[in-house]
Formats: sequence, structure tokens, C-alpha cells
Amino acid sequence: MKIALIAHDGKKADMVHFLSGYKSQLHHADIELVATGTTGSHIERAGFNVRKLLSGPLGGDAQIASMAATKELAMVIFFRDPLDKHPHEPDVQMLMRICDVHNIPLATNPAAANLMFEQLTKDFDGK
Ligand SMILES: O=C(CO)COP(=O)(O)O
Repeated sequence: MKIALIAHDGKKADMVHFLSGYKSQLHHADIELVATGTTGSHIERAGFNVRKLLSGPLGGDAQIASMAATKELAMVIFFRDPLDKHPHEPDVQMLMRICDVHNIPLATNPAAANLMFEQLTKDFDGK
């Protein structure tokens, strides 16, 4: 199962903090993490294996949208910063739209991401 991770600059620390709470589950053999470039570097430094795509403003959000459109992703965790401006806002909107078009679970804040990961953990426990 592939999980996409994206965080705007003001939310990258939140992303690392969030993932740290699920370290053992995320080392599960069936889980592959993919992330936009800079988010991925932060995640990597925190000790996770992650495939890094392009940085968001250079097309990373679009790459993740493409994976969502081809049903490669089990879920998308996208911690957006609603208090900042982003030059690639059209890509951000496009990614969220594609998730809705293809019914891909999308969490845009830690509260929602926790609910989704709790379900994921339950699924593993049931195996
Ligand atoms: O801009 C982003 C999401 O829109 C994230 O990109 P980076 O992870 O490269 O900072």
C-alpha cells in the first residue's frame, strides 16, 4: 500500500510529529511512503524510508495527483498551511479535486490523519 505525504512549510514539523506517533506501523512491509521533495527530506531525516518526488512548487503535487488518478494511492495526507500563500495553489486544488474524483481518502490536518491512521493500524492488528 502506498501512502502520499505532503506538508506546506509551516506544517512540516507537524507532519514529522504526526508520523513519529506511528513509527512501528509505518515500518510495516506493505507500506510505501511517497512524498513531495522537501517534505520527503524532513521525513527521511526523522528516520523513515520515503520515496521523494519533485518539490511541490516544481510539480510534486501534480505527480501525486497523477498517482491518485491511477489508483496507486491508498490515502493522501496533505497538511496544508491555510495561513500562507502558495505560488502553485492551482496544483494544490487540482490534487484535492483528483482525490475527490477518485474517492481517495484525503486528510488535510492531523486530526483527520489520526483517524485514518487509527483505522489503518486496526487493519494491521486484524491480520
Ligand atoms: O508545496 C507543497 C505542497 O503543495 C509541498 O512541497 P515540498 O514538500 O517540496 O515543500
